[in-house]
Amino acid sequence: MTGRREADASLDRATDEALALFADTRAAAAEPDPDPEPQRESRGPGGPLPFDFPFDEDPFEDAPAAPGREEPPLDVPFAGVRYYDATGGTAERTGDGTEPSPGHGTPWQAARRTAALATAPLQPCPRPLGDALGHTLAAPLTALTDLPSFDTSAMDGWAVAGPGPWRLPADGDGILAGHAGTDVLRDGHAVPIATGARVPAGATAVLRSEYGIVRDAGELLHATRHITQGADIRPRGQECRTGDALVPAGTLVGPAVLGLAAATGYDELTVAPRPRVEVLVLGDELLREGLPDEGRIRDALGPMLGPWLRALGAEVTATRFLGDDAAALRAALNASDADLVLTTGGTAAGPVDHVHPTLCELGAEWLVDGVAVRPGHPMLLARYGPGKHVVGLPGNPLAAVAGLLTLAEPLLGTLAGRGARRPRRAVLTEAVAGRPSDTRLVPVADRGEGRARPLRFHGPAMLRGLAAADALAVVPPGGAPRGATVELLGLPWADGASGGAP
Ligand SMILES: Nc1nc2c(c(=O)[nH]1)N[C@H]1C(S)=C(S)[C@@H](COP(=O)(O)OP(=O)(O)OC[C@H]3O[C@@H](n4cnc5c(N)ncnc54)[C@H](O)[C@@H]3O)O[C@H]1N2
Ligand code: MOO
Repeated sequence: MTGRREADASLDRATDEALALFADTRAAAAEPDPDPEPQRESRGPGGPLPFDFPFDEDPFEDAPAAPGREEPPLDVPFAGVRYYDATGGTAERTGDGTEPSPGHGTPWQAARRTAALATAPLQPCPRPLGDALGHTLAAPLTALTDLPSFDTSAMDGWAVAGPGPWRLPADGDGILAGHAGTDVLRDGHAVPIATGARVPAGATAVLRSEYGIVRDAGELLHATRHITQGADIRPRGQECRTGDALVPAGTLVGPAVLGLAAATGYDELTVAPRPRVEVLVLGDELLREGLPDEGRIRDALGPMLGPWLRALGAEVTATRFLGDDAAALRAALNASDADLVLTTGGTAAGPVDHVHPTLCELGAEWLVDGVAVRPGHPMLLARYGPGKHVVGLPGNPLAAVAGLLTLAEPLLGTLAGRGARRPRRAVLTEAVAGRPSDTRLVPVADRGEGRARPLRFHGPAMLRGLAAADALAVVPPGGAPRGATVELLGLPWADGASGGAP
């Protein structure tokens, strides 16, 4: 497809920019960072609330290293993994400790920019109106006709010409919506008219039915209140003239855009195709039904990512469950023709974490390999062929959401020809503790009037806070005091209705 070829060409340009940015951000992130998981007392059934991290406490900070034991480095090297060094060059990770420290990863804002620059918009195509919902307008919506396209009665009543009283037609016939009255209304005359009907030439106003009274055996219409010239007539072109720009390119087609497009005469829209996304869920421990049991847990990401991706304007072509099988992962990546593959889990350094080694075997280019954000720091973005991108989401569910919003959303936005999200800000109702070098993404509830309340249960493996949230607050390195203004990443379905959030 020509579009794909064009996309690939500008993708190369985008890659250069992205890699330069990546190199810069790598240079900025050289200090080693221990990453202890919190060691908290767990409480059994019937005990108090399950353990939680208060929102002003960083769940990553409260686990001191065991006495006399050195904390592990943040990013454990893998044999043979290619990475971009601080100068933008590449090297092999040998795992023998001789490679430069990868540090904390790309700063969060830079990671989002890198993801947005990693690709180019897909080739626009026409779509019937009925199939255009959720796509992005690739061309501005311009009016194909005046709206209204004729002088229209805004009320049920009478079209009147000149000052009253007015003489009514002897046959009592009126003008209904959809019926074109052709006779010119002469001064001193009136004709019954329905809302939405075309106002006859010569009419100077519409008199609402509740403001008129018919006397003299139905012959004469009197107004019970003064009406002004043009009253209750919607003049042709009041909303737009033919050729007016109604909605800019890059707008997500929602129901209102569909309605407006139909009103002005469109049968199809030129839209960017929905980016096609394939989800690969990794992990032998995952169950797809029933209760967690014997060390096995329910897959929380399969059910969450599909709808979330669709809400971001993507088409989910498949969700595959691959277990911890490197060969299956490699085969699935090779076989995929999606614009973006999302993997979940397997991004870290465990014995069955196959994402890095597999991508290395496939000769992938690393665009982002770790981000200075909590949760979600092992997230990654790589390209393993022309137009073939993979975003690796960490397995911890809230960390996976952080990866989705940090890397997948900007990339999907670019593929779909949408600009960056409109920044939204709010004032924190409580302080949020920070980390020296990492951004934090914290679920918050909209408290109205631009205030956001940080929610509890925001640990990386938890979804309880997120389920009650309207947005994720972007808390900069160092944390944010109560009253600080922070950026919010809205959740696609949230409308500020989190009244009962904990
Ligand atoms: N030595 C190190 N270990 C870890 C590091 C590190 O820097 N050094 N980072 C930790 C952080 S932070 C995260 S996050 C995780 C990321 O791990 P993976 O992406 O490799 O994910 P897994 O190990 O496969 O799983 C992590 C966790 O999440 C659960 N999980 C996985 N998939 C699902 C799913 N679909 N639904 C629900 N839960 C899922 C899995 O059972 C694990 O509990 O690595 C840390 N380790
Ligand atoms: O703690 Mo990990 O940062 O992604 O959840």
